[in-house]
Amino acid sequence: MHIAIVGNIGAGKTTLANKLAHHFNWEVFLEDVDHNPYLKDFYDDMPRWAFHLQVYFLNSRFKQTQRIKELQAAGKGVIQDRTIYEDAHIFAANLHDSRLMTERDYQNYLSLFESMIDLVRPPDLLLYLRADLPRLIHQIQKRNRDYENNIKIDYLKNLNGHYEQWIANYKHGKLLIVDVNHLDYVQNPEDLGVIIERINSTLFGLF
Ligand SMILES: Nc1ncnc2c1ncn2[C@@H]1O[C@H](COP(=O)(O)OP(=O)(O)O)[C@@H](O)[C@H]1O
Ligand SMILES: Nc1ncnc2c1ncn2[C@H]1C[C@H](O)[C@@H](COP(=O)(O)O)O1
Repeated sequence: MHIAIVGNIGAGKTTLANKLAHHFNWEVFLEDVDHNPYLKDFYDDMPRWAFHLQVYFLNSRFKQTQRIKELQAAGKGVIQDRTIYEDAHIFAANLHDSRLMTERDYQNYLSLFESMIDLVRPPDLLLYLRADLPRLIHQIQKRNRDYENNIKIDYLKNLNGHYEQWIANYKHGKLLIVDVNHLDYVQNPEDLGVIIERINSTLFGLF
């Protein structure tokens, strides 16, 4: 079984991924942002580093998908924090639409993505954490990574727009949308319970 948690920056993916991995006793795959060699430079100068960062994320996410396949073959359950689909359909697309990535770089990136994507197995369940801008901003501030302190509201807004469009057209498998605006699964175990119930119901038909 493979559940992928998707959503905008600060929506609560990592927090939920850890909690679900603990609950189901499955492996968790997180994003390794601390060792990303481009992320800080990217936030300082997006046009300069957009392509480099996207290639880096694409490669690291692809390697992750191959490790997930191996674990699944060994009968293990997996919770994944963010997917390769978001790199292309959300982040790279947004950089291109916002003219922060050139047409030439975007087409080059897309061609690489398309060569890889046939080798990627979609998750059994895609769990989208929908959060509005005030909630995202509050949670990004709460996490307090220095390079994210200057993220523009418009950047988050455009990403949310891409998420909504992508989710509306998602056809790779089961989809669960969780509105996290009024859920606090950090403090309230009942809120986590609500999400687990919805996962069980969507995946296994249990109530
Ligand atoms: N549902 C929630 N309720 C309250 N705080 C949350 C919730 N989800 C995440 N947080 C807090 O918001 C911050 C960002 O969450 P994180 O899981 O790192 O988001 P993401 O991985 O989506 O970027 C963290 O400090 C986390 O404790
Ligand atoms: N593909 C990506 N392009 C640009 N930025 C990205 C991409 N994937 C992740 N990020 C950024 C967004 C955040 O600053 C960090 C970690 O993501 P998070 O949503 O907090 O887990 O990396």
